[in-house]
Amino acid sequence: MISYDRQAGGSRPLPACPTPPEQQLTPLDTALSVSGLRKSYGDRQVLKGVDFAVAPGELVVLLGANGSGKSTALRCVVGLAEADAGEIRLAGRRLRGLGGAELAKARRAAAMVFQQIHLVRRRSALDNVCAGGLAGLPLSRSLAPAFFPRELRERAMACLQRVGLADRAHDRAGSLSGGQQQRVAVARALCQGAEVLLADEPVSALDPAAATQVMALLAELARRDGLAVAAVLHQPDLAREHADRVIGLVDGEIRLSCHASALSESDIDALYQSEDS
Ligand SMILES: Nc1ncnc2c1ncn2[C@@H]1O[C@H](COP(=O)(O)OP(=O)(O)OP(=O)(O)O)[C@@H](O)[C@H]1O
Repeated sequence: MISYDRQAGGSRPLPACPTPPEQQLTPLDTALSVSGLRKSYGDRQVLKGVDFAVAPGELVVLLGANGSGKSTALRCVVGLAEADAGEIRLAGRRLRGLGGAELAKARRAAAMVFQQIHLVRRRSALDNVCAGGLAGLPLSRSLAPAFFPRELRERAMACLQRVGLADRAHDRAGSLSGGQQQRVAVARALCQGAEVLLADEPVSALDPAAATQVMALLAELARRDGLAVAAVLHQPDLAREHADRVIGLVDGEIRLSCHASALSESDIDALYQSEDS
């Protein structure tokens, strides 16, 4: 598996890759739509007006060199970074103008998993998944099994079943392999009831077999369960194998949007070698 991990800098333009008509999604088609997204840190413009959309049932992979803005785009969707400008719609709801509990509720339509898996290692897989269904409670309470109603435990068990780990429900999360822990994190996102699943380098810490298994799970959650899934990857081969579409960022701008199967070696070189040219 080839993994690209180089820093983006200059911006050799990629060959034009127009979005095919069937991919020109309207906000009504989409579970997630982002338009005109801008974000700066200090005087560094990290996102320069990014537009993309993800429909229910599709897996979209974001590719691009280190620092191109992929994570920031996803983090703006879930509120881990605050956008300076632009519009985000989640499950048909425009986030702009919402605040407080309404905004938190609208944002619960999206859940995010990370390279660093963030499970409570000493708790069971099931308790960790239950925590996903308790959004809004303080962590200390949400991790106290006494607060988990039976319905929640049943829902969490169904989510573990969905990711193929029902038989490990009562094992400590810390005793599971990295790939299994990532699948527990996905189950926790499912237990939240999210329609949009965002994954930031979900397989970067996994061996090739576990990486393939996690990507196959994400694709299945899109195609079989109808989730809208967006994943940041550094492995174009995995994108080709599992994604429906690929979006490529260079220096805070989208320079590529195409069917995953149409992703060419020259596209990949242009995304990752822009600094060297
Ligand atoms: N909290 C922050 N404060 C300051 N700068 C930040 C912050 N978060 C990200 N950046 C900067 O924003 C730019 C884009 O970062 P981002 O993590 O979105 O890139 P990326 O494409 O996901 O990269 P990578 O593949 O390395 O994860 C980088 O230059 C990064 O240093």
